[in-house]
Amino acid sequence: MGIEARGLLVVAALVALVSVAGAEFHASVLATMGIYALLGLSLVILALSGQVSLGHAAFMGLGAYASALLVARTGLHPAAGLIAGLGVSGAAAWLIGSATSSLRGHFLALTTLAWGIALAVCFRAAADWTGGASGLAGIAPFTLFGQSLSAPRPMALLSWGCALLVVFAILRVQRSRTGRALGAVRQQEVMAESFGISVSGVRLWTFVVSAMVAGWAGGLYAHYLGFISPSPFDLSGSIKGLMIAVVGGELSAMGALAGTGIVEGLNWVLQAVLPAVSSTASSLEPLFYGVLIIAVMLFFPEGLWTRLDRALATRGTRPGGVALPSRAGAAPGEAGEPLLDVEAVGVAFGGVKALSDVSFRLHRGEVLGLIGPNGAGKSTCFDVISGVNARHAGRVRLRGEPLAQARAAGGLARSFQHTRLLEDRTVLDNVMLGAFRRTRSGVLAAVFGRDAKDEARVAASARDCLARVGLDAHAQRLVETLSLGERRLVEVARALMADPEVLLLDEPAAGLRRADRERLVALIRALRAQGCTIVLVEHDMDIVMALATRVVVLDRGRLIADAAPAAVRRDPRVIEAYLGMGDEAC
Ligand SMILES: Nc1ncnc2c1ncn2[C@@H]1O[C@H](COP(=O)(O)OP(=O)(O)OP(=O)(O)O)[C@@H](O)[C@H]1O
Repeated sequence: MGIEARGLLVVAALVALVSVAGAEFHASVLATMGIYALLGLSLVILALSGQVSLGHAAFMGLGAYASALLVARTGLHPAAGLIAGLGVSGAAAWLIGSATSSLRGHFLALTTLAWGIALAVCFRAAADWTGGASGLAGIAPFTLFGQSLSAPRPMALLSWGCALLVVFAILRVQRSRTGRALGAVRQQEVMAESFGISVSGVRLWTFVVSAMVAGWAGGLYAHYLGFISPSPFDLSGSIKGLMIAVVGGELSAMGALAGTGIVEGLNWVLQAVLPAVSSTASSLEPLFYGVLIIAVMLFFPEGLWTRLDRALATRGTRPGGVALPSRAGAAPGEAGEPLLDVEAVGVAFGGVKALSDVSFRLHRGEVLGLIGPNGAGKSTCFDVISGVNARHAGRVRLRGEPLAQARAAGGLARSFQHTRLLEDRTVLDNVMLGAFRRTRSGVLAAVFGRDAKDEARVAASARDCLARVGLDAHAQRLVETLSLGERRLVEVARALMADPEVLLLDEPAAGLRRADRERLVALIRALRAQGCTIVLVEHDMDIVMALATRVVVLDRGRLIADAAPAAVRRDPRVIEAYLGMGDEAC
């Protein structure tokens, strides 16, 4: 049993003990903690996709007001109000997220602050509905079979039951195909897109789900206390939620529970101790929270639970299964047939023409070397072929299909000049990401454990790909412990996992030691022998001449040669382009 599962059981047992056998006061503290644990968890969900919100308590407020108002005005059961609150929070998040999904970093953080404040102002301004600053009283309690669930003991069980379910769901999703996609969106957006993950879609849907969890917390809060006012849902509420998430570890569901215990526990202690010290000491409360945050940021920047988890965790192995079916096996093509057509491609960056009227054709089974002096346009050309740069003149087609369509079908996969891996994941997980387009299991399948068969097949295929690049013994290592050479091989294995028709390798030998270069050359030879079609951008001419079956040379954005390696080596235009580097350069 993993540390998270054990932690989950311990928390469940403690909650049950205090709720059933503890004092009424302790149960009431626990009930509020469960509600704030949900707010913290909503921010963890958001953080998993690399987003942060400084206004999330506003969604909690939307859930609270929507549920309270619906029940008060229609007489519906509070459970219906809770679901309505969930919907209102989700819908508001969808609207806001659609408008702000292209923002990043501090621009996004400032936007979340702005709409958080705006919604809190609305709660105050719509006094006819919300009671304004005086709040809304007399909110109906939860009842089930005539029994109130809004008393402290049942509410502690209910709120923590919800929180533990959300933790369980997050833990399941993190280990799934969706979890790998979230990691890719958070850490490597360009890589995520290149493997068919919609960065904007993932960010928007995590924002919506996160707001719904916050809205659910708000609904519980309203029906538990029977009274709501705008103040818990303003900036201070959002900061409290953030503290809960950050103290435990913003990327860890169990961390949010630990954060809740620490932040709410501190709150409880301060409220008991400070008034006893002096009548004005209560105003110093924020100071203690500030000290807590600074201490955590200094000594445990990844969060307290995450530190513990790293120290104690054992990485579970993935179950085996039958490998995924191969595209090549389903529809083998003829060696030598035209595969990729680059037709009159042009790219301009302002006044700089990075590519002008570049055309060439790639045939199945070839290793095409794409070379040229610095600034020749190789990377730009590579970005066009791999679909990273879609704003270009001319056309690129794979087997006659437009590139966008071919990419959606997984026809191309690439490695990156500067490796783009998920540092906190294992080698196997990183390679499994390459199969994103080849399976369909989503969030619900992960939560209900219906993705086990798919995951086993993806893991089996990933092991095959790791064996092809000679890294099968390193499957369970964390990527952050690998050498540069090993990282490049992981990238190749991940690209192979996409089962592409064309493999694009961007300067795979850059920065490698001699032994690693030799290993890489052997690997590319072996891949070619297995029928892979490869485009190779590389500065190391020995490697290009040893591996390429044909070489395309660019100079100042123009194609100056397209021939066999030996002919390119003698071509006067190529020698002139490399003038200053000597004949040995090419
Ligand atoms: N995003 C960009 N904005 C402006 N100019 C760019 C951009 N990307 C590339 N360029 C310019 O386009 C030209 C081609 O650049 P590119 O990086 O494709 O060349 P390269 O052959 O890959 O060079 P190197 O071998 O040094 O990586 C260069 O003049 C470069 O300065």
